[in-house]
Amino acid sequence: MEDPGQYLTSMRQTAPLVHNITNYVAMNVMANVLLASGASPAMVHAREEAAEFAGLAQALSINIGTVSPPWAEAMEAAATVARAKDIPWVLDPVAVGATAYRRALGARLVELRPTVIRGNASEILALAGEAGAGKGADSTESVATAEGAARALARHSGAVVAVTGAVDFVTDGERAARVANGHAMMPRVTALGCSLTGVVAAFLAGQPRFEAVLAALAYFGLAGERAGATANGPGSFQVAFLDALHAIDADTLTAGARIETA
Ligand SMILES: Nc1ncnc2c1ncn2[C@@H]1O[C@H](COP(=O)(O)OP(=O)(O)O)[C@@H](O)[C@H]1O
Ligand SMILES: Cc1ncsc1CCOP(=O)(O)O
Ligand SMILES: [Mg+2]
Repeated sequence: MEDPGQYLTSMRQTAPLVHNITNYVAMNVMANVLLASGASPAMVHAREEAAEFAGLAQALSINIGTVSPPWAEAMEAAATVARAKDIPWVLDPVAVGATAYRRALGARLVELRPTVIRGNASEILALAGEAGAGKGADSTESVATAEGAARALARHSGAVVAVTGAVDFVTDGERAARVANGHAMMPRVTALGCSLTGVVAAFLAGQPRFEAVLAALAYFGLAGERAGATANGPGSFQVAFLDALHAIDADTLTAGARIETA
């Protein structure tokens, strides 16, 4: 892919308002990640206002990590507005294979046609209707195992599907690519997957989605590499990761992105 840095520049110029209906664990981490990246996050989940708020945002992310029925109502209403108004929205199906409640909600949200679905391998397998219970919010499968499921889910849903892990896989059902940026410390810190979903949403505002997803994944993974080079463990990694998201510019991203056609 040519010049992924331009997608970072464009995201920062827009500084999009990203509406997040996310989980209790991720709220603070994700808001800080979005601010460090150059976007404007808002965490708004009440069913009384989520749909109206979605209509004000440049992008929406929906994450089922700590979902309960009133939140699910808010998610479905917000996604419906986003779809009607052509506002890009990203689904993060946290632990979707774990329970019947999550599987049913995940299926309903897929029918609301997310622009992008971003999950780990177990989640993408489960959402595609294949095995993939996972281990709570963590994956028990490799990304490679979920590539076929990702392609099938992309074709069924119309979404670009991103499976993340040691090497990320992205497909729109026809095209596919891998992003090799990242660091082994990333799955040792909670809510980085959720935060990545928010960053993907930010990159989607006004940009072509397949390329925007690849640029967002490379940017996030590169920040992980830079943080991992100095961190002593998961605690200092979190701080260094926010600093790296802030420090990386377009040229650094274009030079450091490891994106290959699959
Ligand atoms: N083993 C790994 N090595 C390098 N990067 C990783 C590894 N595991 C996950 N990542 C990166 O961590 C980020 C979050 O992905 P992931 O851990 O799959 O999400 P989740 O937290 O939702 O399970 C992505 O940028 C991904 O590329
Ligand atoms: C631990 C946990 N439990 C419910 S949501 C959540 C956060 C999951 O975050 P991520 O998928 O980004 O690691
Ligand atoms: Mg996750």
